[in-house]
Amino acid sequence: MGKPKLFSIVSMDGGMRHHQLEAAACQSQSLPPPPPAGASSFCGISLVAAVCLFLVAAWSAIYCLRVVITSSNKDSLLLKLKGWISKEEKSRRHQLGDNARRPEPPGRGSGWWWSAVETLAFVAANGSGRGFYSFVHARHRRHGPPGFRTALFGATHVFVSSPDAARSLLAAEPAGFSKRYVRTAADLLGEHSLLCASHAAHRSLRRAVAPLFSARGATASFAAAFDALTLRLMRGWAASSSSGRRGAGSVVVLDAALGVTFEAICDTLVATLPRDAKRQLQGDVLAVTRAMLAFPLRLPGTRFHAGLRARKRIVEVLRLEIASRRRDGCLRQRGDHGGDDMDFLQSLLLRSQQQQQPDKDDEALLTDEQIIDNILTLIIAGQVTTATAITWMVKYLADSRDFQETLRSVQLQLAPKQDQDSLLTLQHLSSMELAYKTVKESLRMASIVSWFPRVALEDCQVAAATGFQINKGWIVNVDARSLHYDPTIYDNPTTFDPWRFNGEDTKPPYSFLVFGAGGRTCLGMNLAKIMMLIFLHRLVTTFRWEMADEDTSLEKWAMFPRLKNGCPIHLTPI
Ligand code: HEM
Repeated sequence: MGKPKLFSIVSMDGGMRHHQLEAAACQSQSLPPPPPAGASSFCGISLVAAVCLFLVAAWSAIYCLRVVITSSNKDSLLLKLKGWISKEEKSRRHQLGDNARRPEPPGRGSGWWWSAVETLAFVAANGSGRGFYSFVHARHRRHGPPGFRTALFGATHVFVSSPDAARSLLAAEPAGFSKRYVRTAADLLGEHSLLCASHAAHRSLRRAVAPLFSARGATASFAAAFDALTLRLMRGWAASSSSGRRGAGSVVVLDAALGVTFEAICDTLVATLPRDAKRQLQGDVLAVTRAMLAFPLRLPGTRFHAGLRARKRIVEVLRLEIASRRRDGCLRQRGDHGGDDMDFLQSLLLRSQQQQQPDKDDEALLTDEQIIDNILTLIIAGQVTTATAITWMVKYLADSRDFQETLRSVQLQLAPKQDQDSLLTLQHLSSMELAYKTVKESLRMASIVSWFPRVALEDCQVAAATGFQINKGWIVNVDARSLHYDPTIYDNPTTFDPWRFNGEDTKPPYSFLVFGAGGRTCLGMNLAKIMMLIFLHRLVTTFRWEMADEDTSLEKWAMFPRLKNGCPIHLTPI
């Protein structure tokens, strides 16, 4: 497709990354300016005028910078500037005729001052401890379902929260919309990342990568590997809680979950990295993740710069690994046998090598650059999301002690304590119905990816029956969190109740969007569910726990909503 790159994607967490990036940009630009020389000699009015002028100039500068940063090419840049002047929009409306149009979403979506006000409110929400979603929630309450419109960082954003609207935006590659991304995400993850590729490139990338996730053998070995890591972790916890040391028996769940998910995902993707290289990679992945939220300044000492350098090191490690596999003939040897014990890197290299043969269809052939970008993407997309989800699950169960007890007795019957040394299999996991409902309910409540941004490629409508008129260039966000908390879909939505998933699923399609839907559905959802189930089973059959700190404020500027304190718990071995 020859469409401008701007009109393709953000990441799976892109909405948030994007907003937070921009919010971070805004925050760092709006630090109070130093007082001008001789300010004291100004009369009050001219001081106010000067401050106003400064704010106007600063805002315009931020706006222009944002246009440049988020535009992937010349066309999109021009389009944004045109949209700003809004002449194009007016003439388009005239041509279409008002009768053909549906109502526009309630709320105001343009005007630089309005954009400034809303952006500041968004920034404030991000830095408040209530989390960035509180910005959306407040407007959702003001305007009611099925959505509203606002202006952020100079762009019109629409948030929609009906299953109907979600279907029209997420169903396999809907006409008129594309996933949205910011250029800085491509700088950090690579332009070939699944999260940043254009429509057409995305299709062939996904075709190459998706089979790795559906091979049953690969899933089974992933489950066994993750279980072994979790067992080791919890034995360590058990040992320190029984040693009676001061502070023993308390752990920070988020830290532990980040460690164990990184190890498991990394081993599945590139199994052969030496321990030191893996440790270095973990630090570098963290630096890239943190850079996603930073102002994109390429100056030494900035977070963004550190992220870019970390990316360079990651690319180098993976390049060396690929070269060494080619040099040592590993591809040839393993290629003869195939098999499920291959890591993802090996499978991708092998497939590319086989497809270079003349009789093979080379559409799904991946270059080394594409492989490297997507290995990095998978680690980043998989680690923080899953660790955050595990953390919320543990918190919800700490707050629901009765349900924790019920689940414990069910899990102990399924896999008795004396069998704790043998690793869990996929059969074990598929028999854990109540634990699975607990995972689902935790994902609903946590709504880790709160909304999914799409950009309108042309004037169109969302949800033809009840929906809104959308203009070209608007960013339309599927507000998954709001759907997950809709009382007309989920009874008592703020109550943690895994039993709600009992029996036949009577919920409307597109009302449970924890992993997205359609052509961009989460590729790692089965791995994520496996990790959550195993962590839950091992924890609930080894310990009772309660929160060690009741502070429920959220981490500021986090990529996903999560507890500021990382969820510290007190453990009691059972
Ligand atoms: C609980 C954990 C996870 C959650 C809540 C989650 C959520 C999501 C969501 C909502 C999307 C779609 C976003 C959109 O449509 O804009 C997505 C996409 C994606 N996820 Fe996940 N995810 C999780 C774990 C993982 C894991 C473990 C991996 C891989 C190891 C992974 C890899 C991906 C990739 C590659 C995409 C992009 C797919 C594409 O654009 O084709 N995710 N995820």
